[in-house]
Amino acid sequence: MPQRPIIALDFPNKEEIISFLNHFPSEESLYVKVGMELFYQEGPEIVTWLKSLGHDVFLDLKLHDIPNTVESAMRGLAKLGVSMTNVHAAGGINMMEGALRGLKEGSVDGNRPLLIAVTQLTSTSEEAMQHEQGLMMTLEDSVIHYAKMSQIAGLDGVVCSALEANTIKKHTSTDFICLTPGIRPLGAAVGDQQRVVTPGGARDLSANFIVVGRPITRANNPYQAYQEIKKEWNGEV
Ligand SMILES: O=C(O)c1cc(=O)[nH]c(=O)n1[C@@H]1O[C@H](COP(=O)(O)O)[C@@H](O)[C@H]1O
Repeated sequence: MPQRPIIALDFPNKEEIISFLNHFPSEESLYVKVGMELFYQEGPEIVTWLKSLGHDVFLDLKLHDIPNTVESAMRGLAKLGVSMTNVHAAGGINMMEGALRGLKEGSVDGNRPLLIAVTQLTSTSEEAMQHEQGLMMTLEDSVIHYAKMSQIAGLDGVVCSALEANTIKKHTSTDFICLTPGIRPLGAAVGDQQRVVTPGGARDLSANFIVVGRPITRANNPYQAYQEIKKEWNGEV
């Protein structure tokens, strides 16, 4: 079964999602990401609706708050039946453990979503991390540190750049999930991303999932862009 790139549905409303999805054959089941832009405008119903169309959903709300608040929020979000969701590892081990507890308690059929933690955002460079977060270490060391914390908290994996996936697996375990945004086919506009990798590069670097937004959503032919990225990700070109 070929692996599906996760499409970041970074649109402001349902109407724009409908016209975007019209580019795809209706019978094709996609793995989509609902992030802050869409969720804050359309609410939880957008997730239920996407699932009713046969799509899998990664709910990317990057929770980061005190443990009790995150646990309670996750208990509610678990009811949406998404495949995967996330928190910021910077929230700490207690917060991540709370998130996991909330998800387990809230899941309707005992089938909880995968839970992963953002290490350093792919839009962060080492220089910005050092100056703005005051962390006097390499970006890779910070990412490894957050990955180990996430593993201690019992999470399924992390969000990172594919550049760090191999090292993370060495320091955690080979089955620890590395979900990697910041994916750019050769020649694509990089935009605000810093640590970018091609779909084929992510595969070679042992990423488990790739998340792709603008290279698909802003393409003249989104379905063609999706298929090309999917082929490269699956090593078919
Ligand atoms: O958690 C995420 O999904 C995420 C983490 C991260 O470190 N970097 C990152 O880009 N993302 C998300 O991945 C998507 C990337 O979109 P594009 O840059 O348009 O491909 C966006 O929806 C981001 O919110």
